[in-house]
Amino acid sequence: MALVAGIDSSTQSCKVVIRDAETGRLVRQGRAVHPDGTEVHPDAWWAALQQAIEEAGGLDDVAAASVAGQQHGMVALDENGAVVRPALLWNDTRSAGAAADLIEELGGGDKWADAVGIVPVASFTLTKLRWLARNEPANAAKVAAVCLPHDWLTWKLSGSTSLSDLRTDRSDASGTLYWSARTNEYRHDLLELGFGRDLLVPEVLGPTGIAGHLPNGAPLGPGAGDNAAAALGTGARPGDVIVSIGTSGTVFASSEVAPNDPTGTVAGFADTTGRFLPIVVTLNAARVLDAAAKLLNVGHDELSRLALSAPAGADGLVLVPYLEGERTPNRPDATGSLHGLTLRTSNPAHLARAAVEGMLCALADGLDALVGTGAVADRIVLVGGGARSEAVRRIAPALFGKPVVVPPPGEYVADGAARQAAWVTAGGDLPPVWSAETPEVYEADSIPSIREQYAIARG
Ligand SMILES: Nc1ncnc2c1ncn2[C@@H]1O[C@H](COP(=O)(O)OP(=O)(O)O)[C@@H](O)[C@H]1O
Ligand SMILES: O=C(CO)[C@@H](O)[C@H](O)COP(=O)(O)O
Repeated sequence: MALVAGIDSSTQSCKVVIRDAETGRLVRQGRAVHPDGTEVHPDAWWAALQQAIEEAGGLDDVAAASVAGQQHGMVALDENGAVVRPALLWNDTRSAGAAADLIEELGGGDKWADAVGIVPVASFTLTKLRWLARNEPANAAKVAAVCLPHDWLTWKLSGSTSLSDLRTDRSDASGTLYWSARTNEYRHDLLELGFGRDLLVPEVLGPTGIAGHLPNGAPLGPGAGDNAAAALGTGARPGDVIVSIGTSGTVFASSEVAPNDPTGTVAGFADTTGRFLPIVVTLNAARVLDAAAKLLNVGHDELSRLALSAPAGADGLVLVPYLEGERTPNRPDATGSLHGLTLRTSNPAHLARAAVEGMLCALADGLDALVGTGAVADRIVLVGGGARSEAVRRIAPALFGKPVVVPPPGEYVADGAARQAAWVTAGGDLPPVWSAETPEVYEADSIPSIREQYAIARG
């Protein structure tokens, strides 16, 4: 039995799954936490990866491995391959001003959408490079190459220290602002515009390209951004829109067509198969539930029970959940707010309900935008840590207006990476077909009034 490894180096933790390459059966797994904060030294990811690999029984017996990870983080390397400063993560909003400047300098959001399929917001890598050039010129002067979290971990696993061995894949390259998913080419002119000079960037591999080898000689796949890997891991089919409730909230689908949204609401990323991955991303998702649970001094199960005990719409109590600023809509300096507080709504159950509804309403806005650019949404596939909440699962269909399919709790990003690794070993035009466990399906009548009261509160 050949085994493959899939890795998800996500915002809050690192997860490793070892699966049977032919059937997809889970054989072993491991997990380790990442430090908190929006600025993290990549060495912390490497340490967590080692721990998760050890917990998963090691990689000595795998035939291939792939790394997926949180997107956009700026990993700046000097000419010797050393990390210049801690990485600025996708949810670090200090480069919001740089994003606005870049839009103006190129002549508008439509110019960026035409050039690279996405419009600058603080999340994207090039805005972070601009911030570095403006605010830390001594560090900026040392930078020889820039890569993303999954590229760096793949490179470290390969044991190389040569910058020329850096590799990435289409899905993650498409979130940098200096690579176009439509033309499959780097835009070194835009990298220069943002940073002030050109940099060495990883070679972009196709779906089954080989990024290096593990010490046992097994190939390392190209890897992926975490959302593209989740699309592969869930085995999403046409008509499925995936909603992931992790640190970020994401709403996306695979598409034959590269979207071109000049407002930037829908980003035109690439997927792992040679196609596209139109996506809407919010900064506030599972941690809104974490924050509500903390405020109420309860665990997630009790938060869910409380939310389900309050009436739909929480009698007008609305939480606008911009706890870390927000990316969609682009309000990097926003804070969260509670609307409709009365004596009747001032209790734990109403607050719990408002937290779940507010977080989901922001994602339902994202679904509308995605459908507005042509995506077909027959059903929603709900994944990520937040999907473990029963309240989220039961309230979601009323706000999305679609049936919500919830696969068994699992690590779908790491699973997507494992399936990519199996594809690397098997070859061919399509990834191997793995059997999936039967998902739960949640249905409910749509309740437009909840979205209407949310729309008024968020303005
Ligand atoms: N039962 C639950 N209900 C709500 N949230 C949960 C539950 N279990 C885990 N979470 C939250 O899910 C998040 C982790 O999800 P995950 O998808 O792994 O995030 P990421 O990929 O961003 O690291 C954490 O914020 C965690 O508190
Ligand atoms: O910024 C994005 C996508 O554009 C995020 O989706 C990150 O990729 C982080 O993912 P999670 O850690 O929240 O899963």
